[in-house]
Amino acid sequence: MLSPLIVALDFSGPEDALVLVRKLDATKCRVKVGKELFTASGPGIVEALQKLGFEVFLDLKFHDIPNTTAQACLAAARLGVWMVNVHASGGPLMLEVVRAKLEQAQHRPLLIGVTVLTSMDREQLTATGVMDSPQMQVLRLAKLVQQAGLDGVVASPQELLALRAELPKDFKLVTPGIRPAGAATDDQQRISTPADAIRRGANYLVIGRPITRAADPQRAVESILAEIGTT
Ligand SMILES: O=C(O)c1cc(=O)[nH]c(=O)n1[C@@H]1O[C@H](COP(=O)(O)O)[C@@H](O)[C@H]1O
Repeated sequence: MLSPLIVALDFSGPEDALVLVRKLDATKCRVKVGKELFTASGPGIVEALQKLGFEVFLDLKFHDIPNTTAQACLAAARLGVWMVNVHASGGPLMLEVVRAKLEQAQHRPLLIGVTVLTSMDREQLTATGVMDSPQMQVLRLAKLVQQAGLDGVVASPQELLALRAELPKDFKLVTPGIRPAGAATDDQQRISTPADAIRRGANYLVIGRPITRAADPQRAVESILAEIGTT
């Protein structure tokens, strides 16, 4: 599948998520199951989506001591998900232990590190004790992720150019905070249009509300794919 689109299924339960995905073409996008939907629905939602032909990014952003995080990722691998993620700020040891644990999995999902959330601006980051700019912190965390042997990072569109310049070509860049021109920004701070994110080197675009709240979600997918030159 060539589509870089991952539709974020941020719903309060499985019914609404399944109503939405039945409007989508599984050959044109993947789907992301995050904390709200997974907590409300359990692993059954992953299986239901897979049965409908969708590859699933299980976005639970694990962040715990190394063993607990690694076992959680292994449990995700057993669900057959395509991608799973952990917070890079869990530290180098956690990242290495998780990567090594997933090597034992029969089916190994792509393993991605979350850097600085796209809802964080400089002020929010400073309040957590990180005095560097979001971009410097993203780069620092991305290097830790790469050195630990993970497949890529989640980062905002605004850090893509710097990441592409400093990390190997095959390192995957997964980018939320995407808003087609004129769309509401909602709670996102560091955003760009789909075309800009691809131009700056993103491999995958995570897009939620601009698709899930569209009157015609499949049409929204098609129009984003047309904008980035993938049909
Ligand atoms: O890991 C993510 O997917 C993620 C990381 C991040 O830094 N920012 C971010 O918005 N996300 C997710 O990307 C999706 C964005 O949704 P929309 O803002 O509705 O497009 C949500 O499901 C977020 O949980």
